[in-house]
Amino acid sequence: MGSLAGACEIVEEKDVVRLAKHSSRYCKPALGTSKDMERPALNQGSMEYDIDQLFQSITIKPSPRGVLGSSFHHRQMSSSAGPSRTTSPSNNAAMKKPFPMGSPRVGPSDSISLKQALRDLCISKASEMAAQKRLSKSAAASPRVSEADRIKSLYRQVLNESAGRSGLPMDKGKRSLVEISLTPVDDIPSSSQSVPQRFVVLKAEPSNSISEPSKTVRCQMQESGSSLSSGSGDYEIEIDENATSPPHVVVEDGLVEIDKHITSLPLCSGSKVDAEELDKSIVSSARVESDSTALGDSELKEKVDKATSSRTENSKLKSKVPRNIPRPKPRPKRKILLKKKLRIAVASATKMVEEVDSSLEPSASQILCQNCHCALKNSSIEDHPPTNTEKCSNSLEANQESLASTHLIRIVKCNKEAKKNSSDSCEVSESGGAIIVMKQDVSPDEQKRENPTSSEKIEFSLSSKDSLENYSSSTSMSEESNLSRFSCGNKPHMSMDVRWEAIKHVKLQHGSLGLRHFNLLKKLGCGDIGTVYLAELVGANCLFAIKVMDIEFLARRKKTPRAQAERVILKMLDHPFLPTLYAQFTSDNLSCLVMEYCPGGDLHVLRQKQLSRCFSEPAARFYVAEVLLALEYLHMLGVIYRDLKPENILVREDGHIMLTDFDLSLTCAVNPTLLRSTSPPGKDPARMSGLYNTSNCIQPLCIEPSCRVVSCFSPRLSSTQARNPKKPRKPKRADLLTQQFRSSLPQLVAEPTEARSNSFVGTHEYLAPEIIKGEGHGAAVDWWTFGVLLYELLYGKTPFKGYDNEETLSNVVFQNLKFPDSPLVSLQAKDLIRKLLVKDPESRLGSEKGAAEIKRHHFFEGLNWALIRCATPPELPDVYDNGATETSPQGNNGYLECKAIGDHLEFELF
Ligand SMILES: Nc1ncnc2c1ncn2[C@@H]1O[C@H](COP(=O)(O)OP(=O)(O)OP(=O)(O)O)[C@@H](O)[C@H]1O
Repeated sequence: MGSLAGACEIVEEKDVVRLAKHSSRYCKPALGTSKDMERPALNQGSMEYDIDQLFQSITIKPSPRGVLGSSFHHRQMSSSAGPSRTTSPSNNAAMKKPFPMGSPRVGPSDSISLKQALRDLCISKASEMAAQKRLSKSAAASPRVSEADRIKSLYRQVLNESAGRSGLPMDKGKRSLVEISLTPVDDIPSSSQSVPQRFVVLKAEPSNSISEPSKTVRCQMQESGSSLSSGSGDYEIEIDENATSPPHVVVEDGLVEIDKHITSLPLCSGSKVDAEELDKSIVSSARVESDSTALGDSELKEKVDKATSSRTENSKLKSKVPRNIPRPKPRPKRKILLKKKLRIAVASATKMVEEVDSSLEPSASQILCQNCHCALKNSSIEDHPPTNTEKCSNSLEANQESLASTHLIRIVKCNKEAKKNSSDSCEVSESGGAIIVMKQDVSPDEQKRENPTSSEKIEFSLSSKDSLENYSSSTSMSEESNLSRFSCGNKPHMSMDVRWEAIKHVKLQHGSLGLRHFNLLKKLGCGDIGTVYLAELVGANCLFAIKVMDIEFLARRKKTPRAQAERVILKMLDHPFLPTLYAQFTSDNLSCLVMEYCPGGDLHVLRQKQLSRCFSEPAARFYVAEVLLALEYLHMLGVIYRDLKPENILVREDGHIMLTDFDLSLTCAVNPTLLRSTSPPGKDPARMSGLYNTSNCIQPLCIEPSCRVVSCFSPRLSSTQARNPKKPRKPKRADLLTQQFRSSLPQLVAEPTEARSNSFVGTHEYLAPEIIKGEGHGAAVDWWTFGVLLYELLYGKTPFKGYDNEETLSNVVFQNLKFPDSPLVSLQAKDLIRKLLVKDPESRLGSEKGAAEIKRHHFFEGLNWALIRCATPPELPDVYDNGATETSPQGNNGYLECKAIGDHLEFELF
């Protein structure tokens, strides 16, 4: 019924049951077919008489909806009211329909049928009225208003009367099923399929029949905007209503939770107000429903009526108190996530308005696609449509933009179908100099599949943003503050990892986690401050790398601060190319860090395995690109790594890298700054000084308004170029324009470009000249080591290596950079190395604008940074062998011998 246009129903299931029970008090005996029998005399003044009169007076009115609507309602009414109300042959079929209450034939004098008919009629009329209102766009002008009011009041009378007669109070507990639909539910604006229909759904349902019914309120509303398609002035809050989704507004024991999935954000100047109003409106809707739990039926109806009338004329209201079926409560976790959505989205909306209003300069901005991690990136808000290119974006790019919260924060939800159908997946429109990101339509089935993931992804992006904001604004990093901010569980990108669950399970089971819960399978290596073991969590098929440090030993050797620094940094990290710290505990004077295990060895070992002991250029490019992203992330967190070398780059099971070993890292302040471009368009020094001046960091399709799956590595060199690498490619006009446009944008720098340290740390061959000279160093040392790394991966040796360490240091400071003749390395690679291995840190690539400068270098042309973690790595590590069968130093059981004396554990550490 509800699915048909104009069809509405009012059903009070409890009332129905109650009336059925007490039907003997109202029902006449079985009815004949004569007119008299059909219309028995009623006592004037009785309720039945009143109703009957009303009934008649209403039904003779022609329906304003025309023949179809009229006949439909007549049919509906007739089928409810019984054969006597129907004389037209066309209604015969309806007459034969069984009455839903189980009574095959119920005459018009029967109070039940009268009520039923009246209900149908009321709803029909009310529905018509609402439809009429919607059509005329003028509630006040509708001639049906008074009629509807009359119907409503009569209906209330009927309810009160029947309640009074039945002797049953109409308390809220009893009223369990009311469904009022004042508008058709399938009234979708024709203007745009993707724009959800505007209506408000209020649902009140008892959580169970015994306890105080909790109310579930769903709202879906959209403030009417005159220009939906343009997006200007529109504000849309959409709440999904598919059955599998949890309620969006939940009023439970006084707690009101609202899920408002804002799919498009207001960008005009009035939008802030709109956002707030809408927010209030939804909250008040929830309150209406919440309050109504304490009200009687009539009051509830009045509230609902009020809510209806207070909506915009395009709003629709549907109040349902479904049959007394307890519904499963929504999962609390999801509620929380959904609430997050609201908070952020509204905040974003507000922020955007404020910022766009005061928009000084357009800036590069980024949108994170929550489902497929597409990073939507636009560079010019005003002149260029927003674009998306970067799928599965690493959080860096997004975070970089998030840090620049003086600009835009945009969150868009795309589904994974973006891969297939990019144009439909994300709708991005533009208005008021900023970007509106609208959601795509996701079918309920897809939502079923996508929701958990998207929830997770939303949580990921938000958490990531929070973390970065915290760190970007803080300039000192005490361990306590870091510990409180970053718990091991707060690693959204790894939150689906089963290892978390396994660790959590052990902690729950045993109260704490210790070395006794692990089988140590193999010693992976020994460092300056500890030994790393491959370990298996007992009872779980999970492998970890556990770094075990002897606390006394560290104290004796004055290495405790290094261990602490590493622990603090590890706790902060949540990045695909950096280790995840699952747990940390102290077990019998041993400090243990439980980390992600990388079975692929390190890049040093991997390089040795290569023919000619060096990597091919594409392979080297892949590895250094991932390293660059990891370094960029670390810098944003205020961590200068300082110990980059192939030995510290581990290879994961999937062939991607993991930068490890942070005991030499320096934590420092980060003051994000927005650098305005000083160079004229097209004269960006980061690129113009190179051989080629085309943009290579972000492809032009970044500014295309759709989610698109692109290869992480588009061919950097054409076949002719590959044959003749010395011949530079002629830049295309589009490339030049993009590059000019980019260079005119202000640039956010969120890296510690000003930090200085005088420590002498690192590995000789990788030490930067400023460290050797003791002049004080900052983040630029990481770009020096990055250059040395690239050199070593390509040439199989480091550039300044001498016969001994002393000569090496001397070479670093004084020797000019030279490239061997073989292997053949591209000019782009050499150019990048040359710019990185500039002795003066101030002039070094990356020293001014951080990783972004390096990412733009032509060496990385065609590389989609956000997709790199989805790219196929140059090679996968050998089939996993956990080494448990190795002999030394394991015992017979394949595990390392750990002597357990009570709680005391003894095993070989160094
Ligand atoms: N998560 C891991 N997965 C696999 N192997 C690891 C992991 N972490 C460390 N290793 C290996 O363990 C060895 C010791 O690592 P660790 O980080 O303690 O010391 P290091 O890097 O050799 O030196 P130092 O700490 O003195 O700088 C390294 O050779 C490394 O390859």
